[in-house]
Amino acid sequence: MQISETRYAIDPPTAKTLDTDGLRKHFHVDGLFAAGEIKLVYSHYDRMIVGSAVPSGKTLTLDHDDATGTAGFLDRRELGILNIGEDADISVQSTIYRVAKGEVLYVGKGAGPVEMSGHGRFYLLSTPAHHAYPTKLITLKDARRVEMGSRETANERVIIQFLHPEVHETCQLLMGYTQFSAGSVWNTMPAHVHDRRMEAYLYYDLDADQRVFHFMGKPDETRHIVMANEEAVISPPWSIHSGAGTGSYTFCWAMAGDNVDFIDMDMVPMEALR
Ligand SMILES: O=C(O)C(=O)C[C@H](O)C(=O)CO
Ligand SMILES: [Zn+2]
Repeated sequence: MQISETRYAIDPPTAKTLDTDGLRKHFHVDGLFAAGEIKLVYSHYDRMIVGSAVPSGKTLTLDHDDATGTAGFLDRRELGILNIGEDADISVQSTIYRVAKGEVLYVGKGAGPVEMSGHGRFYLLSTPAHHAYPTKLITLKDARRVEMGSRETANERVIIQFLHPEVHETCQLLMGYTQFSAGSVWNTMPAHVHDRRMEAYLYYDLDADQRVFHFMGKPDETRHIVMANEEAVISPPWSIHSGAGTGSYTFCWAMAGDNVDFIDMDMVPMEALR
């Protein structure tokens, strides 16, 4: 079964008026990774689709969704798939890719149906595309690693970039994940915004009884959303996107918009945060 849901773009003055339920309704994505299902959430921020597929030993095919208005899902889109479960197979254009936990399969525009099988837990990210870049399995060895932060500020981490111009060219999808050194719990602090690109986070590998406090909003009007394991959050282009965990976790970040320049960000000075 494939379930689609649409999230409209909310402007900063409206976001400021939202209570906990309102913030969660617009930005928080739960219910992903249901066994035997493909789930898709269509965001109007840069038309990014955030979703999941859990074949549970069977095969799930991503081929069409009414939300895109095209016959085939990938007719005018590209797709990044991160496996956060067991090693599993994905078949595209008669090629079977064995995707291990922590690897990313990029599927280019026009590649046709995507068949996912086995016991993988696939996190799906898709954005509109103008060019057919090749489908490619990107392993940890191929990915680019950027070390950030320090133990003293509880944010020592490595940003592992999979869909990045220096690793594999895409139309607009930038994607990877961030892992922490033991004891470090803060991501993306000091905070930043990038009005040219929206971003989505998936928090995972978080114990069931732990939470990440995810911060969003304009820097001078911040709000928080409490995140459990395998939940995603949509970050509008005008919003900070930072979090602190009560336990250890990993998070997948993905961006889309006007450029694919990872380091193009406007840093927010601590004194500007409210
Ligand atoms: O740990 C971090 O810091 C990040 O991973 C930051 C995100 O990748 C990001 O916000 C990129 O714009
Ligand atoms: Zn960012």
